[in-house]
Amino acid sequence: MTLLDGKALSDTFKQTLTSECKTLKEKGVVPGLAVVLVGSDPASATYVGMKERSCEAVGIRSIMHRLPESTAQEALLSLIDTLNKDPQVDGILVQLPLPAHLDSDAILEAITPCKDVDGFHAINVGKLSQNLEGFVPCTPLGVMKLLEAYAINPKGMDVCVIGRSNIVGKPMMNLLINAGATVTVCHSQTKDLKAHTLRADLLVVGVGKPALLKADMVKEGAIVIDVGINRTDKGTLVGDVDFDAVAPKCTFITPVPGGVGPMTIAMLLSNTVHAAKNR
Ligand SMILES: NC(=O)C1=CN([C@@H]2O[C@H](COP(=O)(O)OP(=O)(O)OC[C@H]3O[C@@H](n4cnc5c(N)ncnc54)[C@H](OP(=O)(O)O)[C@@H]3O)[C@@H](O)[C@H]2O)C=CC1
Ligand SMILES: Nc1nc(=O)c2c([nH]1)NC[C@@H]1CN(c3ccc(C(=O)N[C@@H](CCC(=O)O)C(=O)O)cc3)C=[N+]21
Repeated sequence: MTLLDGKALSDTFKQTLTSECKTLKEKGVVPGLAVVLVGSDPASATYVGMKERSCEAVGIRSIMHRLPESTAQEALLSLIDTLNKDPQVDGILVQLPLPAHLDSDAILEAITPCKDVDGFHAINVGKLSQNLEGFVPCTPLGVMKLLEAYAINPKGMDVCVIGRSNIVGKPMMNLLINAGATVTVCHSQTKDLKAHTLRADLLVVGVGKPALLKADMVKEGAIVIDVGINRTDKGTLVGDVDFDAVAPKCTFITPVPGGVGPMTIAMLLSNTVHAAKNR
């Protein structure tokens, strides 16, 4: 069993991005990422803080917008309009989830596709589904880079993705289909999850339920990617995979923390630098 070390790989990506930012700076370009946080959800505040620090470390200017929980739809749309027009801003990230009174879909569609470094705009979603170039959501993109770094080619593999969200499961499905895998996508309405997981050469789990994937659901020799992030009562982080029981059956598996999470941030930085190069 080999651990897929997302922390180490993300550091490698950050090193490359640091030198790319240096080159851009010589040309007078400092990549800028605007991060919009509405409300005071503690998990979101932590992630946003991590994104801010990572930007700084590689030479991206992070422009934070912390808005109160009570922010109105129109006020947020107007901020996005300003950021869309700001030449110093290459990427715009609106931290999810937004408070329930806001219409997330309308807000994400208001971001100009060329600054949509999360890859959530319908234009970028459509491009990914057609295997055309565009911004790809950071988490699934990070998974692809992690596989690539360990010479794991999904072509021809039977893959099972658990979760069908716009941020994880669906873009993951598209990337894997584009890479030549045969993909089954499972979700809360799936009748017999185990029947699907047991056939998979590669499993990607993004649900948000600790120990959802158990050892008897995994084929011997499978590759397991755990996207889940769950905080336990003790304050530790666990994924969606019953790691200690599943890992011995795997050829490769990601840890949580230190797997997919750090890759997500590295891909956000990478998408932002890419956007700056396209200025
Ligand atoms: N590592 C990282 O960088 C990131 C990690 N995450 C983590 O990934 C997890 C998923 O996030 P996200 O996609 O945003 O979450 P969502 O809640 O949007 O989606 C969860 C998905 O899991 C499915 N699901 C729920 N229960 C079951 C079940 N018992 N069996 C099978 N499928 C089930 C849901 O099905 P249905 O559609 O039918 O409701 C849904 O498709 C979370 O733990 C989140 O914290 C998220 C983003 C980045
Ligand atoms: N617009 C938007 N884009 C996102 O990409 C987005 C979002 N909203 N909302 C929330 C989710 C979640 N997410 C994570 C990013 C990094 C880690 C990460 O770095 N995790 C570390 C541990 C961090 C810790 O210790 O808390 C790890 O797994 O090793 C996790 C989760 C991005 N998301």
